[in-house]
Amino acid sequence: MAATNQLNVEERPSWGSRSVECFEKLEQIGEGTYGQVYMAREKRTGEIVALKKIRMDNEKEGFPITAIREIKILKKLQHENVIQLKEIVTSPGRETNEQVQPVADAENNKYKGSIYMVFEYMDHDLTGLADRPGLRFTVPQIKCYMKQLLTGLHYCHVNQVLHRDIKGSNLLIDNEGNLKLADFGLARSFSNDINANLTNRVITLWYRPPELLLGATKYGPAVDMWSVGCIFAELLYGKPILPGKNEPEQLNKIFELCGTPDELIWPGVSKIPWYNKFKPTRPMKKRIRELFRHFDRHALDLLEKMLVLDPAQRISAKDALDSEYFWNDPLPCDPKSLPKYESSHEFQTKKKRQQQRQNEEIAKRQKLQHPQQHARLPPIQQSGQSHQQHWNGPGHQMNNNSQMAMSGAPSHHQYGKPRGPPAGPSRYPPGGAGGGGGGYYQDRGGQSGGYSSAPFPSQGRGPPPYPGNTAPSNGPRGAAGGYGAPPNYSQSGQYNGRGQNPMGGNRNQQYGWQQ
Ligand SMILES: Nc1ncnc2c1ncn2[C@@H]1O[C@H](COP(=O)(O)OP(=O)(O)OP(=O)(O)O)[C@@H](O)[C@H]1O
Repeated sequence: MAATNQLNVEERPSWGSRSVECFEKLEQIGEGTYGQVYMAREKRTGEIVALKKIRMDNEKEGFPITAIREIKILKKLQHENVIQLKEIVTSPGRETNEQVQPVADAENNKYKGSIYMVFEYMDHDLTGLADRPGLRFTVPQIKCYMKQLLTGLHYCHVNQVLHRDIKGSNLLIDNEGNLKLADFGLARSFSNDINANLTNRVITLWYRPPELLLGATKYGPAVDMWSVGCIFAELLYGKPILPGKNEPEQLNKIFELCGTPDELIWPGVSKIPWYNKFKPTRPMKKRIRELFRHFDRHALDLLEKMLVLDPAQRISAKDALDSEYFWNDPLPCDPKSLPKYESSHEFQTKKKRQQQRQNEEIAKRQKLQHPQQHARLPPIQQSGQSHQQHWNGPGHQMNNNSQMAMSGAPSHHQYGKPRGPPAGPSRYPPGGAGGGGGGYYQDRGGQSGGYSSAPFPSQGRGPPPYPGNTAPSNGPRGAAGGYGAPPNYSQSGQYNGRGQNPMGGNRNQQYGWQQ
């Protein structure tokens, strides 16, 4: 490891030379498996940044390899849809304004200070934003986020980087409507070395593709595209579509939605290491169209191409950007036209929910202890509660009532939270980008996505990827080797698009980057 105040990151001499004391920590905004994230102010310039502390307490081998990999990859990637790593700063020792875990044995880890990555600050992550009571994404808004997600991911893939942890809390959004890919802690470069093996213990369970669940160790950009498909469906549907509790259940949920694989639809599947172990006992047919029949036709077409079992046939980010979905009315809105919200990160919304649950528990206990007193009080209406039913992943088919409940979800007004200014440019039909309200409507004119207060009952977003919420949802970080590009992925440089884009200019201008 480099000396304390000289992290060995070339090119920018200032990197690693400044102290964290140059920043004033304002509040904690994230608690990841690998460290805390703070909102902070640069004392000299007043600039607001995010400080991600690199956890050293479990490290016996010095500076964590995962952090080195994350820094290396982030330094290589410069794109408007990829989070910008600005600097690395250090702290000489134990800090007083935070709870610091005991540092590792001095024998094993001589460096007792902390190291922080300094990022541009983003107001929200997608999970935190979507969890806001009463918030409902419009179709132009969903298209706008999806387009940015795919543009950032296409850039990563062209630069031979697999993200390997695409999920809502790793998609950061600022109040200018910009979406950026973040958390490259599991990312890695891939090469064309088809003999190299990669770990399959990556990607948060709900967003993990079938090939990894079946034990594949040779894979490529298609793994990220599966996760994008899950996010896309989640945006339209209003909650995670494949919330498995463990690997076998996750695979089963996938098969119930996408059908069971065989050599016919997925050539080579029977050779994947754990295929025989997890082989479905009965054949199931693909039900994406049936279960999501109320999605827009082009949305459904695109979703089906993302949630393809065989990674070799799964759509690439580039082709997804070319799909009819992004080129038909309603068009993706301009990010700048999106509403501005008070900052919301998953960590904060979780904390608020926890607090709310604790308060409810206390109130319940008090009620039990003093039944007389409470019996005299008028009944309390619980705000923000929903009794609507929703499709609970494959196997729990949405019934007519729940469809009604979705499209007739209570409007945001019931929750007393203003939605901010209209969300799209004026060229969209009335009731659309301007905030049509309601769930996802059955006709194509329906302008709202699935996120509303309704699909998120007050108890939260369902069970964590692993029971008990203690196990990390990712596998161990780090694996050796490279990757041979799969047949569905073109590495032919930047996305060239197909001529004029609907927002004016050609697509090169719109996506604005060079390889
Ligand atoms: N640049 C940023 N601006 C604002 N918030 C951020 C930023 N980076 C991270 N966060 C917040 O901190 C959270 C955790 O960050 P990150 O995912 O990078 O950490 P992690 O330790 O790798 O987490 P995980 O265990 O989820 O993989 C994010 O979900 C986000 O809410």
